Amino acid sequence: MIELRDVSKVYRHGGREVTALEGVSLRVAPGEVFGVLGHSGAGKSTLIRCVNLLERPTAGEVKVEGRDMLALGPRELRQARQGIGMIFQHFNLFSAQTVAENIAYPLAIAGWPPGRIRERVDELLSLVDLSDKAWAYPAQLSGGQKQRVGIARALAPRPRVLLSDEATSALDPETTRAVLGLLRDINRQLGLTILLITHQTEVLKEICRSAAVLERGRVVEQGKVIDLLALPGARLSALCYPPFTAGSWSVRPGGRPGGRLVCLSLAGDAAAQPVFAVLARRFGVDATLLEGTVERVGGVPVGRLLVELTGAPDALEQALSHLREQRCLSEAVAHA
Ligand SMILES: Nc1ncnc2c1ncn2[C@@H]1O[C@H](COP(=O)(O)OP(=O)(O)OP(=O)(O)O)[C@@H](O)[C@H]1O
Repeated sequence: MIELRDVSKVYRHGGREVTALEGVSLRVAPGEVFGVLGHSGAGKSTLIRCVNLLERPTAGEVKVEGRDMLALGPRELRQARQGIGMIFQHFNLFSAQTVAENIAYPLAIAGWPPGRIRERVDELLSLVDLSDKAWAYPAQLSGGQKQRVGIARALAPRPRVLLSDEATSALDPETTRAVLGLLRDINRQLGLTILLITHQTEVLKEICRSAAVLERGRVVEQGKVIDLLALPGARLSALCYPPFTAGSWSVRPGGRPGGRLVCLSLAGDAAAQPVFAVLARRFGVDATLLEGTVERVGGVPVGRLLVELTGAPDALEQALSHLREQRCLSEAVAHA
């Protein structure tokens, strides 16, 4: 489990101050994959580096697996870090060492006997499907393979927590999916708690159960990914889905006068309902689909649709109330 409470970080250089984090609180439940999404400069790297104290917060509290990180002395901190693995955007492998040596490195530092190191390295090579690359050097590997070495090295001392600093940002989409699949498997098999930072919304949708949105050093939204995607007006939803081209639709040729353009957010049960049929049968309102996507997030269908509703004015109002009650109406865009 990871808990940050009111964490702030101010960088000071020669009389200049940069506030990278301000009053950040978040809680990552045991065994959860939690993503922090934010634009460049939002403070994501600073935040994740405050968890294992690669950066020391200026104020606040950091707890990992119940341990108050800021209260630890240098030796205890070194020990605590053994329980917190970390992977990086540019892999951070030692170029002059083989894959096996890279993976063995944290174990040698921790003083494991050579026999146990060999056994553990073999186990990890098999876990990340790189047994045939044990004696290769990083330069001889693809980006995806390098990141799998990074993951094996991070997992070597059997940490309970894994930090991922933009681990898939340097990879192509297909390799990204493969690495995310590996992280998901590891999370499930080992019950590892994973905190990742990313600017890629696909990463959140692909593997995170919960997420926080970071803007200018502050957490502006936090919750279950599926809930935030379904929540009308949520920042995460706005970041994940491009805005509709409502303006061009409002003068849609053939659009009936009095029709209403509305934006629907559907997730889980709501997405599984025959929404359009209900509007037609119960209210006599027709819905024409103009734009939208439906995809599966964490195995749950999530849709965001722009539709034109047409019908008698009273019927339209009733249909809109119904959609509001069902928490499907994300915004009433315009009159057609
Ligand atoms: N060592 C440092 N010294 C001074 N300022 C820093 C330092 N590291 C980061 N900053 C500043 O803190 C702010 C947050 O930076 P940070 O790297 O945490 O953001 P980020 O969201 O990870 O950005 P990116 O996605 O571009 O890596 C930025 O204004 C940055 O310039």
